[in-house]
Amino acid sequence: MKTLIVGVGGISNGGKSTLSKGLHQKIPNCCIIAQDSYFKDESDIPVDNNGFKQYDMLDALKMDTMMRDVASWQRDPKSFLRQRGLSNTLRDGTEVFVLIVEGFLIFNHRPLNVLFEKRYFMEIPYHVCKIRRSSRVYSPPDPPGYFDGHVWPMYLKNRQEMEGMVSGIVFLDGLKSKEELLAAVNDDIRQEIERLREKD
Ligand SMILES: Nc1ncnc2c1ncn2[C@@H]1O[C@H](COP(=O)(O)OP(=O)(O)OP(=O)(O)O)[C@@H](O)[C@H]1O
Ligand SMILES: NC(=O)c1ccc[n+]([C@@H]2O[C@H](CO)[C@@H](O)[C@H]2O)c1
Repeated sequence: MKTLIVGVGGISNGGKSTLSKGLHQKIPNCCIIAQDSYFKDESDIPVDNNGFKQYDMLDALKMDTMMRDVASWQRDPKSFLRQRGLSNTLRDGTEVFVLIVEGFLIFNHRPLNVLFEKRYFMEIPYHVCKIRRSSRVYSPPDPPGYFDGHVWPMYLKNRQEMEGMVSGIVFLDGLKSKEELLAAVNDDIRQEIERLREKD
């Protein structure tokens, strides 16, 4: 059985979930693991001097649990899909099983980063990010000043750390239309799937 693990990383509100869901619809034998599902409980998130909860760092995430889920997919992708109610996406034949790992800090966690055969990183400028984020409601909701006081400075810090440790990232312009982004990444992944299929 052949497998392919793709990372869709990037800035908050860059369009990672939108792109990942679009890919999931187009690619057979595919499923998504989203990093946002692994945040620790609010009571376990430290607070800084300004009262801001420190959500935008790896320590806020249950990365061991996330890694266990990825390992479970690696052991048996077919039953992983079945367990998630995705049997309808299974296709017979010499298929390649594809895992999309989506999240804002997926490349900063070394044990996860080494698993990716393809890495995409969605970028949008500061102002666009601030506007898109202001229309979202997280749980807990962003308090006033959170974007400038926590989210953006942590993005810059995490991104710098990532660039120092990871190579081979394909940067995507999140200002492009959803359709254009999906078409480009889908083509790229299809080529990778074909390459894997032809390999024996
Ligand atoms: N290419 C695009 N052009 C314009 N708006 C977009 C595009 N992609 C996504 N959006 C919009 O931006 C917002 C954030 O998108 P999405 O939830 O996919 O981002 P995300 O990177 O997964 O965010 P987060 O990690 O913060 O949850 C949504 O309102 C979505 O509709
Ligand atoms: N999902 C959550 O529990 C949660 C809670 C508070 C804030 N966030 C934000 O999610 C973004 C990543 O997608 C980060 O920028 C967090 O601030 C998530």
